[in-house]
Amino acid sequence: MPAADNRYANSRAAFAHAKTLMPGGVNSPARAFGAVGGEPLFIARAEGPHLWDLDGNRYLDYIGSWGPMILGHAYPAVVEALAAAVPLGTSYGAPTEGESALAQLIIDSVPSVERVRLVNSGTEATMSAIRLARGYTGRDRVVKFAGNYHGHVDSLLVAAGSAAATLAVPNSPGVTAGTAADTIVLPYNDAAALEEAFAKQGDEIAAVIFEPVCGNMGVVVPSPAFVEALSNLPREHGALLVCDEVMTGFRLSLGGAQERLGLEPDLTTLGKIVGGGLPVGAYGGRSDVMAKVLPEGPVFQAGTLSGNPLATAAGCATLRALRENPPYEKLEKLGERLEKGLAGAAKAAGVPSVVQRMGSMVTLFFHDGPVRSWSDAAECDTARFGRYFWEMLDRNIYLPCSQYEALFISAAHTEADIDATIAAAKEAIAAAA
Ligand SMILES: Cc1ncc(COP(=O)(O)O)c(C=O)c1O
Ligand SMILES: NCC(=O)CCC(=O)O
Repeated sequence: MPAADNRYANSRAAFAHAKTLMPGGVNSPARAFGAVGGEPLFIARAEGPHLWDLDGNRYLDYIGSWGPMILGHAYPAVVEALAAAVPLGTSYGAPTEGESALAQLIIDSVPSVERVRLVNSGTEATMSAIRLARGYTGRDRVVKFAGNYHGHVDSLLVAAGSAAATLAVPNSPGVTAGTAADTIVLPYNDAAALEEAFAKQGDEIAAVIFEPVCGNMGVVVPSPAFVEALSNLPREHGALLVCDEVMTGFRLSLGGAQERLGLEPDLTTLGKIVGGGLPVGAYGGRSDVMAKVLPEGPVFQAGTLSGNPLATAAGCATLRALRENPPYEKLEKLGERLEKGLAGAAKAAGVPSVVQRMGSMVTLFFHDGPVRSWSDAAECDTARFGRYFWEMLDRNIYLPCSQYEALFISAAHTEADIDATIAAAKEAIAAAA
């Protein structure tokens, strides 16, 4: 629970006001701190790896707006690109060269993406990709994996990870039984289960959608056998492989997780980093599949603000910076340092735990042994995580407010920041034990 002093007083007052105006006082449940038993901080500003709350406390930020801020906050080239774009008007509802520039940067970076459509969020990207896969194949069913989160698309809000799992609504009211019936839920990392599903219903399956490295039940890395099954089975049965890289795209490498794992999906969904902190999502892939999207093909998908000029300016500035000066080696080193430090801190405290990581995505699970799927993740000591979270916050380290999320390191973090985080974790894990 939060410290009893006045440290968070202004955030508390702002939250009390916000609750009278918005459900739960927030515009997304993930940020409400409900999973760690407390109230959220209200943020006043951010720069580099730091956030400042309404009470003037400064934090080392490991949420990074839930993924987008890989370059750190208020990155100068992004701020400059936005400042240059604003006076030209904020939206036209007509094509711009900025959209082509962002599409080109995505296509040049992600080898499996031949053509792309820009939307406004990760949710829109996955929703549209699923509709396209159904339209392309003429089939209805979609395979997803328990604990994977693909945004709040009705048909994918079944056994969902992230806030849906944490806040105990993996299957939300409002998703009709009919919609859910077309979703086949399988355990992550279970190649045999995927094989069995295709053996039974292979000719009804339009698509398999998956997180190539899962972040939404905490970081869970796919086994080689699972990657192989994903590569082969959908193709053998005429289904499309939809790689949801909303979180991993441009984070694990320029080509995303698919580049690191050697996957060649038919469709890829992107979000978060591609908007540089503004609302952008994207879906793209094989040219013949993308040709089915309206107005070239018959599958409907639209958006008043899609390809918005401010969003494409921030997205282009971010992707250009990543391509010109790739931070991935640095992020790998910082990630490894944090992984070792957190594991050492938990071991010293004698707490059952495991640290799982790929690149700059890291999770300390309070779980005895590896976490490979949702059934492992569900065994975590989430009460201990809540205590650890507040102990870290009181030490000015801002972690994702749930056991079932990845923390993100940015290129603005330094070795000294990582070491300070490890020092805080040593105390926090002991205090939370
Ligand atoms: C893998 C994945 N897919 C889709 C989404 C949905 O994206 P958005 O929140 O932008 O709608 C998220 C995150 O929220 C995500 O992590
Ligand atoms: N990993 C889960 C998210 O990124 C969701 C963020 C949100 O909906 O606020």
